[in-house]
Amino acid sequence: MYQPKENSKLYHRLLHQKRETELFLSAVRLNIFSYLEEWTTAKIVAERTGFNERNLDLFFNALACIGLLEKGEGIYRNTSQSNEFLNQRSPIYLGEWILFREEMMSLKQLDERIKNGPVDEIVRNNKGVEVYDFYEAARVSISEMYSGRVQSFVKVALSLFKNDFPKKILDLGGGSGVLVMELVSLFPDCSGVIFEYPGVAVLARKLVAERGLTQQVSVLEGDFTVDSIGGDYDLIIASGILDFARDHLNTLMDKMYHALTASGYLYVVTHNISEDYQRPPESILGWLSSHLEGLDILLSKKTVDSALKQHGFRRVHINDVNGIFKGLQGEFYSK
Ligand SMILES: C[S@@+](CC[C@H](N)C(=O)[O-])C[C@H]1O[C@@H](n2cnc3c(N)ncnc32)[C@H](O)[C@@H]1O
Repeated sequence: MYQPKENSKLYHRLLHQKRETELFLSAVRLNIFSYLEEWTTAKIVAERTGFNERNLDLFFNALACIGLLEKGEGIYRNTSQSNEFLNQRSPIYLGEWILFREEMMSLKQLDERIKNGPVDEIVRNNKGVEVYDFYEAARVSISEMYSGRVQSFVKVALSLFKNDFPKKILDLGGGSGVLVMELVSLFPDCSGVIFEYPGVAVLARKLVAERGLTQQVSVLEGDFTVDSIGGDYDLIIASGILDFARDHLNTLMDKMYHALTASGYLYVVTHNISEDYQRPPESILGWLSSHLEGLDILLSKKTVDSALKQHGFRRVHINDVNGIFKGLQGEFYSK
């Protein structure tokens, strides 16, 4: 008899992970977590939703089994984490964002793309805007941003500018623009600029008006690889945008350098991709569908670091005494 040299448990684990993910996505799609704030039975949820009581009970049991619900004697409720992120009544409900990202990074076309290759036009133009729905991405990301990254960014910015308040801040490719809107609310004499594609600028403009910030924040429309981005900024936020300038990286670096005041800061968030494009797996897999469609824009950490250095940006090392850099995704640079 053949004696296996290896263990095949990996494949069981992968199939199990898929089932866990299917359960999770189904629960988000069906908005299950908005009915389970308090201890509840499947019967009560069935009455409120019109769903099948027997199968709801099986569903809740499985969700509890993977740690998304708590289970009592025939009753269920959200874990504290599910309640905070998956209950529609939470101010940082992530359901829409989760479903959007699942669709955006989905590998459902994988077999077809492997067999037939990318879309010629996407390869030719290599522009993220032809693949991604940036408006919807910006809209659904608002609650995700408030689930931690806005708070940690604001904390660090307050500390960096504690003696010398910024007068003008740019959120380049800012999406909804909430980062700059939060900052100008802290520094009343500071003005903010959100630079975005026209299709996303509509959203930023609407939010600026809703927050009563039209006197302080303006929205510039354009393409940052070709258009002017303005100047005299004490802070430029470049969060998640450098990959979209891949074919124009030097031009954009140059523009940012000249748009920054002598004592200004550049804040950069990238994906920290390893040189062999193996890490971090979340980014490699997350970008895979768009790369199979034809994009080729993901920049390695080394490429970003050397472009920043070459254009005169120096990384700011701040003592993490108060833990202010904790939870911060990006890095600050000065001239
Ligand atoms: C990954 S999102 C990041 C959004 C936001 N900065 C954040 O941190 O969540 C990239 C943003 O850059 C914008 N963008 C990409 N290429 C652009 C270009 N050439 N000109 C202007 N905006 C661009 C997109 O519209 C999108 O909102």
